[in-house]
Amino acid sequence: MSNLKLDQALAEKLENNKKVIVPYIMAGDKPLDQLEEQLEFLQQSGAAAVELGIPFSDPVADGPTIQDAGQRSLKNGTTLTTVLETLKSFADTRTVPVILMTYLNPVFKYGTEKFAKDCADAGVNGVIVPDLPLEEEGIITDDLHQNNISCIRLAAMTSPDDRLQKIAERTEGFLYAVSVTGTTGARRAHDNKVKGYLQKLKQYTDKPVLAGFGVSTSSQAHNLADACDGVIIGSTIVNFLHQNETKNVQKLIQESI
Ligand SMILES: O=P(O)(O)OC[C@@H](O)[C@@H](O)c1c[nH]c2ccccc12
Repeated sequence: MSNLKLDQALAEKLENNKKVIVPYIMAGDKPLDQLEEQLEFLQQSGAAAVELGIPFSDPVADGPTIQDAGQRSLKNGTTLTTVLETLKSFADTRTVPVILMTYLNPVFKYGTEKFAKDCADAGVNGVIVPDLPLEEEGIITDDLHQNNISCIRLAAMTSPDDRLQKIAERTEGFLYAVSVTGTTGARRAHDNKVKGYLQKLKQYTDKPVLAGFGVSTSSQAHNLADACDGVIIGSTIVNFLHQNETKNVQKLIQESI
C-alpha cells in the first residue's frame, strides 16, 4: 500500500537523474494562511515533496531549532486540527505531495481513525511518526492503509541489520535514513560510517532512500546523496524561513538537487 502521488513525484525526479530534495517546515511557524504559498514556493524551488511538522510540546527527536519553531507555532495557536483544515482548503489545487510529521500523542488525542480520514480529506500523501515502534505500528498503519496514505519508516544507524532490513521492507513512499545519532539540527559533518550505512539500506529496498538529520549545506547534501537518492533538510530551512531569507532557501534546494 502506498500513495501514488508521492511515489510518482519521487520517481519523476529520479528518472530524470536528479536527486530528491524534501524540505521540512514547521506548520504554523508562519501564519497558516501563508501555507499554500509556502508549499508552492518550495515546489518551484525544486522540492519533490514537503515534510510538514505538527508542533508538539514534547518533541523528543528535535534539536533546538525545530523545538523553537514548534514553540512559536504553538504560541500562534496551531493544532493538528487547524493544519488539516488549512490543507483541506486548497487540497484540490495543490500539486506538491505533503508528508505530515507528527509524534504519536497528538494522533492519539485526535483519534487514529479520524486522523487517517481527515488526512485523506486534506490530501495528505504520507506521514512520519518518529516515536511509533515497529512492533506496534498497526495501531495507526491499518487506518492509514485504508486511506491510501504512505507511512514512511525511519532507519537508525544504531539498529542491527535484521531490524534495518525489516524497516526497509515495510517502508512506504521512501525510507528515511536518519544519518546522525542524536536529535535534528545542523551539523558541520557526518560520521564517515554514514555512506556505508546508506549503501546498505539501498540494498535492503527498491524504494528511494533519503538521508536526513544534520544536512545544512548543498555540499553535505551531495556527499550523502552520492550514496542514496536524496536528502531531507529541516533545521537550516526552518532557520532561513524564520529570518525571511527565502532566497537562501531557494538556493540551498536548487544547489542540492
Ligand atoms: O533538522 P535536520 O537536522 O535538517 O533534520 C530533518 C528534520 O528536521 C525533519 O525531517 C524532522 C523534524 N523533526 C523530526 C523528528 C523526527 C524525524 C525527522 C524530523
